[in-house]
Amino acid sequence: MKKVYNGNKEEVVALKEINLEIEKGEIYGIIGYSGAGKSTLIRLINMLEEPTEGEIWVDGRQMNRLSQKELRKARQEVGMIFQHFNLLWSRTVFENIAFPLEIAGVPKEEINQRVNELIDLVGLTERANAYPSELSGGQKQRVGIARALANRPKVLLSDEATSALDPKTTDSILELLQEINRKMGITIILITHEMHVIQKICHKVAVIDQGEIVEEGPVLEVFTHPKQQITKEFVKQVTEHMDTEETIRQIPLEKGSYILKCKFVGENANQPIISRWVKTLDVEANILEGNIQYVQGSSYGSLYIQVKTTVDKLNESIQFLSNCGVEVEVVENVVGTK
Ligand SMILES: Nc1ncnc2c1ncn2[C@@H]1O[C@H](COP(=O)(O)OP(=O)(O)OP(=O)(O)O)[C@@H](O)[C@H]1O
Repeated sequence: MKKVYNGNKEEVVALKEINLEIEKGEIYGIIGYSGAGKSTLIRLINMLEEPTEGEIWVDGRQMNRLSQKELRKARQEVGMIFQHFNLLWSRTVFENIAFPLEIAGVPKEEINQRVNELIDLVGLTERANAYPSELSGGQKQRVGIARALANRPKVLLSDEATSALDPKTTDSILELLQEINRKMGITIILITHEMHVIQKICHKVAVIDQGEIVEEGPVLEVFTHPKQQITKEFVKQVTEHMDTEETIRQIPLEKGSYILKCKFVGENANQPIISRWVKTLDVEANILEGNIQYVQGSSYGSLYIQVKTTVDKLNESIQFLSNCGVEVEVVENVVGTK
């Protein structure tokens, strides 16, 4: 599909040729920088924006072919949460969550029961009668989530829902979304500019740049083998401090010393490969920096190791480590050898 806005002076092509398929039950993340087209894309899914060309299908229904009445019904199956929560300030927590049910004409008794269930689900049992102004950011987003789930949607859209929250609160909201996905099987589509969000809960990720999806795949695959430059930049947000490699390149090395960058994925991140290598080839290794990350139940990490050895043994080492499934790279040293 395609989306062109008719701005004041000229047309803005917000989305060029987007072709995206999201499986039922997935948590699907779309990441991109500001202006890439993320909000436009997510707003097209529930028809808050209309596509200029193409089709949008949700649960077997072509959304951009529905009458107004059909669309109102279809929208109940697509809940949405927002960066700034969009709560009604004059209504309590309970009344905010009840609002979409009132609009849908649900009987009062049923509303009471459903709202209380949702309040418990999002952990706000004690705050049912509070007003939004009396809540923290995280609590406000919990209200937003409960309200989005009121009509038992099949899909939940999240528009930068954690971007206004501090890191700890972000994590608790992400954990809640994950729990909702697991318990209720709801498909979650989220947009973000933070790789941490993708890493923590998404099964799949698409990278959007200037109105195009430039890379897509299972999160572990994209994290361990990013192809596009922009994807590499996003992955770096979480895998290493931007300046780690730069700093390591500056370390003055003695003659016969090398720095190896070793990348581990999955099983081999949990194996004592380095100690086996050191024992087997009798090399002296000095670990400079290392990190390990967990993505979708799998681990991966990188280690920077300094070794002092001969060229032959260096090659044997690279062979040994590669045979163990470790990707090895000799880090170029900018300072040179002493
Ligand atoms: N209503 C509109 N009218 C005209 N142009 C628009 C409109 N909404 C968005 N755009 C333009 O479309 C492009 C994509 O915007 P969009 O808001 O989808 O990006 P985004 O990735 O969500 O960015 P951000 O994170 O900053 O919100 C931008 O160039 C933006 O200026």
